[in-house]
Formats: sequence, structure tokens, C-alpha cells
Amino acid sequence: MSDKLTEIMAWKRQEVASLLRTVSLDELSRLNASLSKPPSFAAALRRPDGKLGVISEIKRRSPSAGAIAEKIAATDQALRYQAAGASALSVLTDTKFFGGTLDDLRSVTQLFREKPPAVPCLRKDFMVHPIQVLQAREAGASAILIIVRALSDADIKTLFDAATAAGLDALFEIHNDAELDRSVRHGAKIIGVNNRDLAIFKTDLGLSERLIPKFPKDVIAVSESGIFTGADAARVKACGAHAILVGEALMKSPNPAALIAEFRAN
Ligand SMILES: O=P(O)(O)OC[C@@H](O)[C@@H](O)c1c[nH]c2ccccc12
Repeated sequence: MSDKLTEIMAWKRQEVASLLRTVSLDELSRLNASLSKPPSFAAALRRPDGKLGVISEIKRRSPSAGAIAEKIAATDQALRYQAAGASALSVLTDTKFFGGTLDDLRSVTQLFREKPPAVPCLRKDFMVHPIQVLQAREAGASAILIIVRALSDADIKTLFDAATAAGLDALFEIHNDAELDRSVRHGAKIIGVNNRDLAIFKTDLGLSERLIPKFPKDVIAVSESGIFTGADAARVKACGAHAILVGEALMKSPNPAALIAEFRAN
């Protein structure tokens, strides 16, 4: 069976190749100091009332689901999520596989600056080089994604250091014990279990149930993918998730506010 993640990563390295130049930590720190501070992604995920944080994703299509909401404007969906009380947004910026753009992220963060509250945004993409971290910061993101399975330890360190220098949080995405150990060794503060195996596209909430109880106490735990109902949310909350990351269900819902309320009902 072909591994989709390997295919995506190969494409991503090709896509980014034309942009490549050295991006130093110093350049990222200077950029960070020159821009207004983005709202904290990490802080938004731990709710004082103990309810689940909901990271609401803007995703037009995906290799696993096909077309989800191809025509939707990122800003329209962002306003719905903001009104619904989403804790944070996840904005897909990969074009080839997910139909998103960096402009989606830029326009959403710009809109939130004009129309508060500014909900923190994750740049959801396949990060391979600090230039993408720089782009994320310039586009107003609060956090980047680090897919542990797809990266060497050297690449993870480079990306995490780049994010930190740029004033961004990093969501470490894992799907097994070895990746959890690697994330902890790198000092990850936010770790998400992807319930979807990106190689074969099956989702299993049991993965969150097996891995989240093993997280160190001070780590913010996120359960990602395959969450559709209040019962799904209750299941991952029961095993210790602070937040969930939901794409398809919210993109397809005629009433995202009601669905987010359902996720938080328990
Ligand atoms: O649409 P879902 O099943 O609610 O999943 C959302 C999110 O977890 C998923 O889009 C995702 C998780 N990790 C990723 C990495 C890249 C792209 C997409 C993803």
C-alpha cells in the first residue's frame, strides 16, 4: 500500500525547494519583535472551566475525505467559528492536497485583528524548513504543526527552535509511543494524537485513549481527527484530552455553533 504521507512530504520538499534560503534564529527573532504579538495558542486550549478546547479547522478537501467544502471562503468560515466560541482555528495552507492557501491564513488573522476577539490560528501544513515558520509568523499565525512521524530529530529541533524564536507555539503530532517519547525529549508543550493514521487514512479514537494517559502532566493534550459527535468528544475528554481538533464535521455542519456546544456539553 502506498504511504500517502511519504508522497505528501516528497511533494512538500519539492514545493518549498524554490523558496529555500538560510533562515537564522536571529532573523526569526527580529521578525517576531517587529510584528504585533499573536494571541497565545497554548493558553487558549486549557479552559478555566475544564471544558474541552475546540480547535476548529478550515479544510476544503483532503486525500481521505475528498471534497468537503470546496467553495467556502476562509473568512466566512472563520467568522462562523469565532461566533461559535472556537478556542482556536486550524487553517490548512497546503494547496495540492487540501485546497488551502497561505492567503487563507493571512486573510483570517487580518479579519480577526479588525474584528476581535482574535482567535489564535494554527498554520496546518507539512513543515519541512524554517522558511515556512517565517511565512506562518508573517501571515499572523500563533502556532505551527510538527508531524513527528515525517521528520528526523534534527529537522524537528530546527523547526521547534525556529518556532520558538519566531514567538510561535508548536503542536507536535504523534500516533504511537515512540513518537510520544521523541516529542517529550524535544520538550514539546502541546502534543496531539492524530486518530487518523496518515499512511492509510483510518481513524480510531482508541489511539487517543491509549496514548493520552501516558502524556507528562504538564503537556497540553489534543485529540485530532475523526471526532464527529458529542459522544466522540466525551470519549477523548474522559482519557484526558484538554482540546480536540475537528475539521470535517465542522466544515460540513450547517450549524457549527451547535456542534461546538455539543462537544463541550460534558
Ligand atoms: O477532519 P477531521 O477528521 O476532523 O480531522 C481534522 C484534523 O485532525 C486533520 O485534518 C489533520 C490532522 N493532522 C493533519 C496533518 C495534515 C493535514 C491534516 C491533518
